[in-house]
Amino acid sequence: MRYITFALAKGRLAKKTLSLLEQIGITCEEMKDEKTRKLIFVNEDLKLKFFLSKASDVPTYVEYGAADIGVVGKDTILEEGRNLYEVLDLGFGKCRMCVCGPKEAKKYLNGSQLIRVASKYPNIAKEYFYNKKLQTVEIVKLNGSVELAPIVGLSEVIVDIVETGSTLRENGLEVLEEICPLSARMVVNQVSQRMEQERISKIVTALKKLLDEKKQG
Ligand SMILES: Nc1ncnc2c1ncn2[C@@H]1O[C@H](COP(=O)(O)OP(=O)(O)OP(=O)(O)O)[C@@H](O)[C@H]1O
Ligand SMILES: O=P(O)(O)OC[C@H]1O[C@H](OP(=O)(O)OP(=O)(O)O)[C@H](O)[C@@H]1O
Repeated sequence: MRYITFALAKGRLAKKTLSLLEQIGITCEEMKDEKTRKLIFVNEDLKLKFFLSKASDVPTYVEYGAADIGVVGKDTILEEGRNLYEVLDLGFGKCRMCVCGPKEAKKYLNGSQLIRVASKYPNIAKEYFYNKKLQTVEIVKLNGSVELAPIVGLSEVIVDIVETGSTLRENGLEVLEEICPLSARMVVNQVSQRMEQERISKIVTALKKLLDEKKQG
């Protein structure tokens, strides 16, 4: 039997992903060792392979079929725009993609003045402002601590993830507009979905059942 390969986003989402998989009997003990430098893990009994990669690379591995299944945030799926099937909302890693800035910056969001928008998510930002028909924006790509940009005068507003809102509050910024809700999703390679339909469906169905039970309980 062929192996089914999982690409999992490392970082914030990894622990919960492994825990959910474990609850449906998909285990990979070796992977839980945070000190390991090993990159790929095999469960011989279940004929499964697993690897952790940078979140933004998960959709790439899945589109190319290097992984059959991926688990990654909706933000990354939207930003990467890869060809894949999104099959399940896993319900954790919940947060929101928002336009944020100082209160006074709200006026720019319906005006015609040229503004800069800093973001780790330039594609999401570009699409949002395009759909809003606000074309007087210049998107500036940053790689982290995006809240700094309006504080130091790099941009008027930012497009970023908001979870508790603490980062915004502590820096005198606020949510000006909400773009969309986010959470961790399961994605599947389009060919694998057909070729391994039975095995993949079994996994998705088991996860759905588990998530439904959790919701009710
Ligand atoms: N408060 C939050 N901040 C950022 N991401 C969050 C938050 N809450 C949930 N998430 C989810 O977790 C994912 C980010 O995980 P993590 O911060 O580990 O990776 P990353 O920021 O993409 O990686 P890197 O720091 O290497 O750029 C996001 O893609 C999002 O879906
Ligand atoms: O609403 P909060 O609960 O404060 O969470 C949101 C913050 O967390 C994320 O940053 P992260 O910690 O991933 O660091 P980064 O800014 O370097 O990406 C995100 O980019 C926000 O800055």
